[in-house]
Parts: sequence; C-alpha cells; structure tokens
Amino acid sequence: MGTVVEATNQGENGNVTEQKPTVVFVLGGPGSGKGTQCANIVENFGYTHLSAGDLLRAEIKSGSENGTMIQNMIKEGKIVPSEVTIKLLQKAMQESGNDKFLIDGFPRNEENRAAFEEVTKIEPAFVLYFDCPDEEMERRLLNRNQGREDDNIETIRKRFKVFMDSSLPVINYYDAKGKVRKIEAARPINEVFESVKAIFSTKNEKAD
Ligand SMILES: Nc1ncnc2c1ncn2[C@@H]1O[C@H](COP(=O)(O)OP(=O)(O)O)[C@@H](O)[C@H]1O
Ligand SMILES: Nc1ccn([C@H]2C[C@H](O)[C@@H](COP(=O)(O)OP(=O)(O)O)O2)c(=O)n1
Ligand SMILES: [Mg+2]
Repeated sequence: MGTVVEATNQGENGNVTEQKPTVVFVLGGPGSGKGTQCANIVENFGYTHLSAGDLLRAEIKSGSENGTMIQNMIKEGKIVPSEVTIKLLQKAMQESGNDKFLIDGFPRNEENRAAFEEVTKIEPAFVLYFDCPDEEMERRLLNRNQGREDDNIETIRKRFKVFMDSSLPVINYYDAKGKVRKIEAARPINEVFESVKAIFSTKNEKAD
C-alpha cells in the first residue's frame, strides 16, 4: 500500500496510480464552532476529522521533543511551524485508512498553506469558513471549560489578532479561487449544521 498523502493521479509512465484524498479545510476564528460542526459532519458524511490543534495538544502530552516549544507557542496564541503540524497531519491521514478528511484549524497562515500544498500536492475540494463576531467567540471560549491553557482572555485576544492578521488572508486566497463556503456561525448549533449540510449535500466536493 502506498501513502495516500503523497499520492498522485498519474505515475511517470502515465498509468493511473492512486486517487488523491478529498480534503476540506475547516476555518474560522477561535470559538467559531469548527470542532463542534466537524463532529456533526463526521456522523453524517463519512469524513475523518483531523484537528490541527488537537494533534498539537496530543504531541505535547506525548512528551515529544517538540512538546515544550509547541506548548509555549500555543500559550502565546502563536502558530507552530508548518513542518511540525504537517507531519502530524500526514501521519494521522495515513493511519486513518480513510480518503476523506476535514482538516480543522489548518492552514492558519500562508506558510501553513504553501507548505501543505508543496509537501502533499493536495488542493482542498473547498474551504468551510465559519464567520462569527469576536464578542460571540470570546463568550464561547471563556465558557468552553476544556481546561485549555489558551482559553484565557489574554491569550484569546492574541489569537483573535493572529486570526485577523494571518488566517483571514488564507481565507481570502481561497475565496479568490471560488473555494470558500461561508457560514454564519453565530446561530444555534443545529441551525449552523443545516447550512453545513446543504453545502456537503451539493456536488461541490470535487470542484477544482
Ligand atoms: N453555534 C454555537 N452556539 C453556541 N455555542 C457553540 C456553538 N458552536 C459551538 N459552541 C460552543 O462554543 C465552544 C467553542 O466551540 P468549538 O467547536 O470548540 O470551536 P472552535 O473549534 O472553532 O474553537 C464550545 O464550548 C462549543 O460547545
Ligand atoms: N495550524 C495550526 C493550528 C493550531 N495551532 C495552534 C495555535 C492555536 O492557537 C492552537 C489552538 O488551535 P485550535 O484549532 O485547537 O483552536 P480553536 O479550536 O480555533 O480554538 O493550536 C497551530 O499552531 N497551527
Ligand atoms: Mg477547535
């Protein structure tokens, strides 16, 4: 079995080798509801959910040599170097056995985006963007109660700034390619999911 993550559609001799996996990037500010909606999508549409933040937090817990660096960056609301995050994503993709992925919270900056494309040669089918006002996101994060070291008001403000400065440009990049599916996220969870369902039920998954 070859790797799904670096798969190409055609070998050098022109033979069809493997299909590239379907990837949907799930973006939006901290607390916009990415993880919550991904869980719903998994139940209904057969995707594997990969949260970049969850993978990084698991890496900290595992006691890896990068753990302290990752922990310090997350506490400061900063974005971990792509090399680290992409390796974790590739490993999780390989281990999943699936060929449809929701990649949640990635790419969060231009470096993430360009490096993922370079390393995997995968273009997302589309980008789901949860648009939510800061006040609502702040309320949700302060009530999240998952014991996260970055869900305090000081780090939250830093994360909002990083989102505005570094992540919105990535969303704009994909918007210019017609790939962004924007969702009003400041509504009850089930209403947001109705909008999500409508997007996954249309034939845009394979669109270039
Ligand atoms: N539509 C919603 N309305 C109210 N609270 C929500 C909604 N979606 C998610 N939440 C809550 O807000 C918090 C952040 O949601 P989460 O899915 O973890 O967001 P993200 O992954 O984008 O940071 C969680 O406590 C979650 O239960
Ligand atoms: N691509 C990514 C994703 C997350 N991180 C780090 C920096 C982020 O502030 C934290 C938390 O990300 P996570 O997606 O779990 O946070 P939210 O669900 O948006 O609240 O992880 C990263 O460095 N690079
Ligand atoms: Mg999340």
